[in-house]
Amino acid sequence: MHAYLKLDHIDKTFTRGNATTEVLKEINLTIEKGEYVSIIGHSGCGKSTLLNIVAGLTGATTGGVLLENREVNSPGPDRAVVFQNHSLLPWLTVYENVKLGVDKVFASTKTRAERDAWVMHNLNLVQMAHAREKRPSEISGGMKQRVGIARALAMEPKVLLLDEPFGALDALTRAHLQDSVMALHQKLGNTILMITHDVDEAVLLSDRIVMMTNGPSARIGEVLEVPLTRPRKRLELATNPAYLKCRQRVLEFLYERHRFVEAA
Ligand SMILES: Nc1ncnc2c1ncn2[C@@H]1O[C@H](COP(=O)(O)OP(=O)(O)OP(=O)(O)O)[C@@H](O)[C@H]1O
Repeated sequence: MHAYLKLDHIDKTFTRGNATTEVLKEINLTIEKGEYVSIIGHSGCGKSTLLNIVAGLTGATTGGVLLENREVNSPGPDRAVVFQNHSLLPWLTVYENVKLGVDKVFASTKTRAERDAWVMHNLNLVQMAHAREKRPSEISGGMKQRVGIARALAMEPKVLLLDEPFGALDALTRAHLQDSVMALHQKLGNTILMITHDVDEAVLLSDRIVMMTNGPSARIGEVLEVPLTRPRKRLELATNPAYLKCRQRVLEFLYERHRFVEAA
């Protein structure tokens, strides 16, 4: 397989005083260009830590991350992150929030007019152009996440990192936003690494689901291919045997691991 993004023998240990906790152990994962990969696992197993290592926000204790064969050591616009709780600047408008990233990345390659058009193009992609003059406090949670996604996409990242991007939303808004992200992935062909707790979300959106064992020393327990063609329609999938089989497999994995920990 062509390794676009490679997580190579990653271990992560946190030390506080005399106490050391090994959070991640021997994480190996290869992601192809254009793939949508989800990471699922119980709370506290180290999913966010792993995403932060890929983002360059935290260093691995051993091993590392390669993007197009180059080692990742710090945050960069080639790996844009969308967090669960939007991280828009409250004093800037929707337009200005997206513009900030665009100005940084394209300062020398796009003219002012091109940058303006690019901001609007990305706001249009997430259907938020109408709210360009609004501030974050004036729009809903789902809208804020849309703007966060526009801001990330506008940087033209090689990899889009989604840390439970729909986690704080109500079920309907969540479904709408999942559909939007699926449509964007279809249209733009982004490489996406997403953390989720939600089994249905993982199956609906992903090409592969990475299932993590419980921490400490969490590992990749299993990787499941989702053999569903795209575009995917949530209503049709509800009765699709391949969908139900994947869902069952992930539930079994999480349930068995969960029981294992309780018994230990
Ligand atoms: N900076 C840190 N210092 C010490 N321990 C940390 C630090 N960051 C995370 N941890 C520990 O690492 C473990 C994994 O945390 P992490 O947030 O990555 O898990 P998670 O799977 O994303 O959890 P959740 O699903 O609840 O968000 C936890 O036990 C946490 O307490």
